[in-house]
Amino acid sequence: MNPRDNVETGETDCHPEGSYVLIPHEAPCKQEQEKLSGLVKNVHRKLRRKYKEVGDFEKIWREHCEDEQMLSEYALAMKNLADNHWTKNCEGENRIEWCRSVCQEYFLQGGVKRVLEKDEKSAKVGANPPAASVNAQAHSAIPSSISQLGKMRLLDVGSCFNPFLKFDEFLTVGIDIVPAVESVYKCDFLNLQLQQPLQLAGDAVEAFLRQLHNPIDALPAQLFHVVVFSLLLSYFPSPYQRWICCKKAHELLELHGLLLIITPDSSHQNRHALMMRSWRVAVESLGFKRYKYVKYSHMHLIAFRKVSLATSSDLVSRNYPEMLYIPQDFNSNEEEDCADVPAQSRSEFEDDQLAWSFNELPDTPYDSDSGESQSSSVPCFQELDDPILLQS
Ligand SMILES: C[S@@+](CC[C@H](N)C(=O)[O-])C[C@H]1O[C@@H](n2cnc3c(N)ncnc32)[C@H](O)[C@@H]1O
Repeated sequence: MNPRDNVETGETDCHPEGSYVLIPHEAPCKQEQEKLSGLVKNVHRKLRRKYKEVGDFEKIWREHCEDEQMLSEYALAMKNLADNHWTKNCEGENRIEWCRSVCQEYFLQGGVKRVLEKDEKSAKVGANPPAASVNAQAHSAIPSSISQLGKMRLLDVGSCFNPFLKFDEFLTVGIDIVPAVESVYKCDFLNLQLQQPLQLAGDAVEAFLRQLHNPIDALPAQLFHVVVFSLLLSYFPSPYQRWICCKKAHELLELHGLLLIITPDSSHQNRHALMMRSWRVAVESLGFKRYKYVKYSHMHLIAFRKVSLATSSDLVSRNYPEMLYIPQDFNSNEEEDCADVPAQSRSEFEDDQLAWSFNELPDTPYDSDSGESQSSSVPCFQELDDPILLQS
């Protein structure tokens, strides 16, 4: 044992840079974490590989969902990582806090009113007519819907271990193809049926949500104030499934509701700025407007607000679903998951799209409504495949 390790406190004396020595109980812990994250990553890889080989996503997805043993091991591994390896203040934990603080600021501290007033002002000077005209009509409905808000109704898709359940301000509905805890409902979001909106007062909607039955196959539209996709979209091997999810989120949200997307990426803030720009255009085409954006060392965190009931997507002239790409869609070598899209594997469309994006790309990602640029102070670490899994 290294004499400088303090076994009692678990602390290690300062070592000069480069000669860091693991404290005795840290090595097995790290090994365990690597084992768990390896298990999770293998499930993602297997799905992507099968999709690339076979191409028929419906068939592959059915088989994937039927592999109960693999999926329950996956769910347990994710829960174990969350319970035992993502310590307080690590990004794994902070992403949940970020979602919470964006919702609090927006719904409870007047953020929604502020952006609507701003939209109205810009509508008057003709700067932003389409979204603003909808907002102007809806404006009178907002304060009552917000002030009467008992709890923020939050749908956590791919919830796994229900990380939002601990917050009192949310009425959380966690759904997952394989729940890791009892409080999460079994539901395949890709195949979730949407029904007519409930025409009920807020407390009756809450009552409805409190007595949902397991598994969930269908939900009424416009039911939630918040939809969360935390590390969900990168699970899917094709942009089309990501698109379906965003479209469903739009339908499930009330007007002015928030879609929160967290997606892994360890590279420097600007490295995948084109990809983020592309996501933004695709998601906004569905009737959203970007509200907040922040880059942590290992992930992008984006909040979109629903600004219109109708979607404006013109799928004929622009292939919006394809715009929800991730680097893994193009990489044949899974070990290079975090590398940028290699030029030779881009289609003509993607080349056009990237060229086009260059023209409109802001220098740094920014907060659409405040105009602020946001980035985390957390330093960038080396790139890893799904590196959040190895965070602690
Ligand atoms: C990487 S985990 C993220 C878990 C959690 N949201 C978090 O941030 O730690 C992705 C989760 O999405 C779930 N999932 C994947 N496809 C889904 C679908 N179509 N419907 C519901 N859940 C899905 C997986 O089972 C898995 O639990």
